Amino acid sequence: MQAVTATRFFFLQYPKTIAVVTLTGVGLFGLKKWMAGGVCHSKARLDGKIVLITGANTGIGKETAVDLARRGARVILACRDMDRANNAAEEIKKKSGNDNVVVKKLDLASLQSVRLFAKDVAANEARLDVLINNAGVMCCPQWKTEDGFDLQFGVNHLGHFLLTNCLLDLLKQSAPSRIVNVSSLAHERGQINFDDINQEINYNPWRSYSQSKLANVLFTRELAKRLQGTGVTTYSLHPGVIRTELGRHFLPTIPLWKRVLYKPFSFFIKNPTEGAQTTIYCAVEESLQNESGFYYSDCARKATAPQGRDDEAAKKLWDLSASMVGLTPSQ
Ligand SMILES: NC(=O)c1ccc[n+]([C@@H]2O[C@H](COP(=O)([O-])OP(=O)(O)OC[C@H]3O[C@@H](n4cnc5c(N)ncnc54)[C@H](O)[C@@H]3O)[C@@H](O)[C@H]2O)c1
Repeated sequence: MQAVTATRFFFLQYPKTIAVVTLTGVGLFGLKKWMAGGVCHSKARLDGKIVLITGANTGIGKETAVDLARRGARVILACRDMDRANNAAEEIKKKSGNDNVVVKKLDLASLQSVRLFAKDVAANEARLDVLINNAGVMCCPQWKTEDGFDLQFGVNHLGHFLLTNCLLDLLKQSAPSRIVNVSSLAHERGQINFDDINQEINYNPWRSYSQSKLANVLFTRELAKRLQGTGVTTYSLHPGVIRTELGRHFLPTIPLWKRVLYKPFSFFIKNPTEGAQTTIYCAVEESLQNESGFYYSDCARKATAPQGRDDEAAKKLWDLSASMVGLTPSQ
């Protein structure tokens, strides 16, 4: 009784304060919801289908795996760190109620590892319905892959380029099937530096990341052309800005005062479940079945930056990538 009286007194005494606090709260949550972007509403089931996700032990990849496992798919987690991947597989099984989740070793920074992995999948899996090229590294120091390529270009683009090419026969046999390449809005700042593809001169971690993400967009476009009539369709996407481990190389370089200053804004950053929505949309949405080669964000088709629509660059990148990974350019 006393509490009711006190509340009534408070409301009568400070009506403006209460109105301002309520409106601010509603506004902030509305803004957060809007920033969270689209949601994949498709109810498509994937029983009997096989999905392969690279870098699925953390972040967007793990949340994508949970969703696709819930839809009934056999989910292959293609990961570098087997301990973390096995733990992730247990978590995905528990959350999805689907035990058909398996882990296979893949290091995209090694062409040999990619070839061995693809050989294993092609030999032991009956089909492949969705390939999700999700793994990525952002803004690392000037590191190289096992084969001497710029690490960001090597992992984010070349490793996935080789993996996809090695799995194309299986994807074609399983058609209609899909290839989903997780790119980024960062592609808008990207240029393919054909004269210095490995960023040997004046290395800049952001330039290298943006180049690799533009490569994802151009690869998707060129692949769609080459796969016309096969029933295999391709998609690239920006997942949003999401709280994951992707910033592990970049965040420590930001001064502490800036990190403290930006902290309140992290409220508006997507969580990994929200960040996985556009990937899931590209993987399962029925209405996309006849679209191929396009770019998506917030569960809707979006225009890429002009350099993402450069067909000549896409073809040139394909030929260069093929020669770097040891495929013939026409392959
Ligand atoms: N987080 C964001 O805000 C954001 C924004 C735009 C695009 N993306 C893209 O989303 C994708 C997923 O990133 P995330 O945010 O979930 O980050 P994350 O760091 O949580 O996940 C990346 C995954 O890639 C794996 N990986 C890295 N190098 C690998 C290698 N050599 N071989 C095999 N796997 C390797 C990691 O182990 C990890 O599982 C990336 O392609 C990233 O570029 C993320």
